Amino acid sequence: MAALEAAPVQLGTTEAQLDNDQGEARIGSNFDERGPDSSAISSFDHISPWALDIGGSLIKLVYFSREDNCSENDAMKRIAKKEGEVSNCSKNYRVLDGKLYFAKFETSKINECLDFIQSKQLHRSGCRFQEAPVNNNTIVKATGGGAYKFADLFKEKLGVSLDKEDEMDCLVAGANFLLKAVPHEAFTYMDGQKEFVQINPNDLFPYLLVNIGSGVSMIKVDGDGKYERVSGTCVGGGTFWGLGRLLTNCKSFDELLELSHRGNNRVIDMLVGDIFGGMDYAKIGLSATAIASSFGKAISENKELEDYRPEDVGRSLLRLISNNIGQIAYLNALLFGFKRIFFGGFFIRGHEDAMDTISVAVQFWSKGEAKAMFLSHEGFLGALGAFKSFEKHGLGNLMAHHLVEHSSMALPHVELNTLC
Ligand SMILES: Nc1ncnc2c1ncn2[C@@H]1O[C@H](COP(=O)(O)OP(=O)(O)OP(=O)(O)O)[C@@H](O)[C@H]1O
Ligand SMILES: CC(C)(CO)[C@@H](O)C(=O)NCCC(=O)O
Repeated sequence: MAALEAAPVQLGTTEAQLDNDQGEARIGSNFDERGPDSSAISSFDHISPWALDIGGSLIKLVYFSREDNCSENDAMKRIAKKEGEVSNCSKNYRVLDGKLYFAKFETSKINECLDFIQSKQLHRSGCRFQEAPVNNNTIVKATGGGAYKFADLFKEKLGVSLDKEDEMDCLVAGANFLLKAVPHEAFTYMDGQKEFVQINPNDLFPYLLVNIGSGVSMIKVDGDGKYERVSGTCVGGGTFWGLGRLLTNCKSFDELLELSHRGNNRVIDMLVGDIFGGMDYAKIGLSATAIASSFGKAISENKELEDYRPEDVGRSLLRLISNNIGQIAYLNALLFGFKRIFFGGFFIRGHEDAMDTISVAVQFWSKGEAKAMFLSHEGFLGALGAFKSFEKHGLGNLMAHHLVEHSSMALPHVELNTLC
């Protein structure tokens, strides 16, 4: 069973140029100069950009698909509407509606990803860049360590060449794009309350981006393409899932999340009150309910792992990992005087306990000065960044202009679909 995320996002795109010299469809840098003609529409069918982020735990796929039922007439009506709306849209623009799809797969089950790509015929519909050698097949943007590790596999099984993009470049590009272009992308989460944060695109920088994947990267972002990876920790999402699996026997990440949600960490964690006879240690600002030592109770009780409920173990583990990341993130923000910290990566998965713990850690250590913020498309930063990097190959308007334009519809949060 492959866990798949595939909530489509509506967006428009400009037509692709048919390069008759090569007798094949190509994306040309001057495609926005061309007027509408029906051959160009059909050529676009064969040019569906897609991009991959192949991480240590998960493969993220972002792909564009033209709306199948978009008739010539509909397309023309939409063009007319867009001409009124978009100031730099030339009269000759053809706008075809389509959707941006998101999907994810476990990296350890990469064959499910390959099957999915084949079932959607994506391997036949990637891009050819103008500078690519003529005998090259489909070329796809790919980031993450797996872009190196699995390049031969993609070539061998699908005939697809992975055009590698740097992982940090992509994370930052994806985050900047989402934060600038998508309303309701960023939100705070505390005590069960989710509040969207209005981001002024002209006042976004600097900020700290904390990407919690298998491991954690902390990136100081000063502008578009201007960043430095200032820290990281190997205690991340992979640690939660790996240790959690061993300690609870959960068979899936979702099961572990669900289980830990029902658990009580106080059964295993040693609290300040456990040490102070139920009292706060007020002088140093620690309440009786604060965790003094994660998993600390387990040392003093004559119990085996089996004597603890997996729910409680999962909850303690989630607290441990989230607290630790929240604290390291805050310390890095402090180092650079940043008040804004955005957390991404698939560890978060919109999971309220993780977000709540991270928020409390940031609030506690910063004495309320800094704020943890989360991203609605947290797990797809790298993949979106890789997708956006098609810009370098003359797909600038397709990626930036129209994604931004359509983002005013607010991208829906990706929902889990299950593909059997
Ligand atoms: N269905 C899932 N299966 C496995 N892990 C999941 C799942 N959903 C969320 N996760 C969590 O997300 C983490 C992976 O996040 P993400 O995809 O952002 O990182 P990655 O790209 O795989 O890792 P890295 O960037 O470190 O190579 C996992 O380690 C786990 O904690
Ligand atoms: C190695 C990467 C960048 C791969 O995505 C990630 O897993 C990570 O940031 N790990 C933490 C490594 C460290 O800085 O200790």
